[in-house]
Amino acid sequence: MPEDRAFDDTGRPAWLEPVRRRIAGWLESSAGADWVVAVSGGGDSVCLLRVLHRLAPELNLRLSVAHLDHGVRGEQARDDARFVEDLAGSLGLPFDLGNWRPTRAGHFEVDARTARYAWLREIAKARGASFVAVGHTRDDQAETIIHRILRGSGPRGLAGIPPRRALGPAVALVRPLLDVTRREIRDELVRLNQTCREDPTNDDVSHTRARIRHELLPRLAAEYNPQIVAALGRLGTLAAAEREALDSLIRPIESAAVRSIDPDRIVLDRRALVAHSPFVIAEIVRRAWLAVGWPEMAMTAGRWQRIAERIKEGRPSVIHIGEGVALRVDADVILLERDREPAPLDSISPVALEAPGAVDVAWAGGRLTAEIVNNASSYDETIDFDRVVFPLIVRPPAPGDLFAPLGMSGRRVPLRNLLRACRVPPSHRRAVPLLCDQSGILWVVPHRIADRVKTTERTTRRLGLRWEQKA
Ligand SMILES: Nc1ncnc2c1ncn2[C@@H]1O[C@H](COP(=O)(O)OP(=O)(O)OP(=O)(O)O)[C@@H](O)[C@H]1O
Repeated sequence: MPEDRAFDDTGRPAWLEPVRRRIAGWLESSAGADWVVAVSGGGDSVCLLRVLHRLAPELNLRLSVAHLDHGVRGEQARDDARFVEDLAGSLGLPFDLGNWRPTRAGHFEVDARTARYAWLREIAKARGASFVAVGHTRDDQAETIIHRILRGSGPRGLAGIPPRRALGPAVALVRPLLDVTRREIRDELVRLNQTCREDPTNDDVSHTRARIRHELLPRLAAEYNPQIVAALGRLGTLAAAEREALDSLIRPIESAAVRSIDPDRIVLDRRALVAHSPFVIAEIVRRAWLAVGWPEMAMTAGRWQRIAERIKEGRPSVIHIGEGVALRVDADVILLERDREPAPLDSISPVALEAPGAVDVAWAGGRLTAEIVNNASSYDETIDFDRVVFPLIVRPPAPGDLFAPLGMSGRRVPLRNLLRACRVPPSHRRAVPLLCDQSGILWVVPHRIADRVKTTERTTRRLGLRWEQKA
């Protein structure tokens, strides 16, 4: 039994009242009280259903239950679905069952999650529900935050899983149990004498997520801080609150600075920006960028920072900043424009970089720097120097090029798919510079580095990579 909070004097678990208050708060800002409860059959979502069912009369909730059969593990999946259907029936609640089957290998988790949320959105629409509830817990929150830290997240990622977000035009996705620990949930299930179905893949320690759950967090709790899960939960809440506060402070500066936002260009007033820190300027440019819908994939923290510095300097200049966007600084007018000119295609031939340094790549219209990092200079990317063999070659794409991008566990994909995903216009694809060593492509400039050269905790020397597009 958790030592810090157990049961109140009516025998209800002490966490139930904060959960009830949180739900009541959500109901105040919503017209409807119809809820779809997403139940996998696992302990967390089964407990969520029992809690919502218990609170339904006093909060006037109308519940239905939804389960998506992912088809994994055959009979097991059918048993999960039957279990959830029976549970819904025993509580007298309507039940929706969906079926989904993977269409490509190797992406099960991501595809299943996307399919699940899309299906839940449809079910909510069909049932006229304003809320879809899922069973994430405080432990899920802690695992997510740790996972993001390990992957090099910025402060935005520390906000972790939000308790509420939009799932569709009039539907909110909510997580009522986000402040309840998995242990408290297990205790409640025992108290209710409620069975559940467990997913064995949650315990498969070949998945990073399961290793964080079963190895890293228990070790941190045993050796460093017994309250680590609560501490990370608090960090998530504080980071989200800070984010919100920052957004509201930035909004007035943003309204003064943004003159217009069109599909191909953003116009900003430099005078409204220049007194602010590069961080604030970068944030405003970034928000405008996202409002236009330009892709963010190639936009590293270093790039946002460089844009902010150019704006602050105010020197008339044009730079190409990635994703086919040019930044023009001209007196007090800042223009970000999607570049539609095709790259020059004649005399495209490889250029060598014999040792760390810089090289002009005329056919791509820019200069590539690859140097050992020994101070805080800004780079687009840093990679592990000891995993790279000089001389490096900068060459254009060749038919059949394969590439294993960062974050895809070494899986190789056709380069043309990556260029398409990075929204490189077809007219530019023949002249995208590829930085290579003898083992293949290590940087698709300026979009993605290869997984094999990423820096890790074992990295001792870093190679900083920078691409400067000339006007
Ligand atoms: N097959 C399913 N049918 C209905 N709801 C589900 C199903 N699988 C998961 N859920 C809902 O989603 C919640 C989170 O599940 P889980 O942690 O397995 O998902 P995840 O892939 O980690 O998702 P997320 O990215 O949202 O964390 C569950 O508590 C449950 O409410």
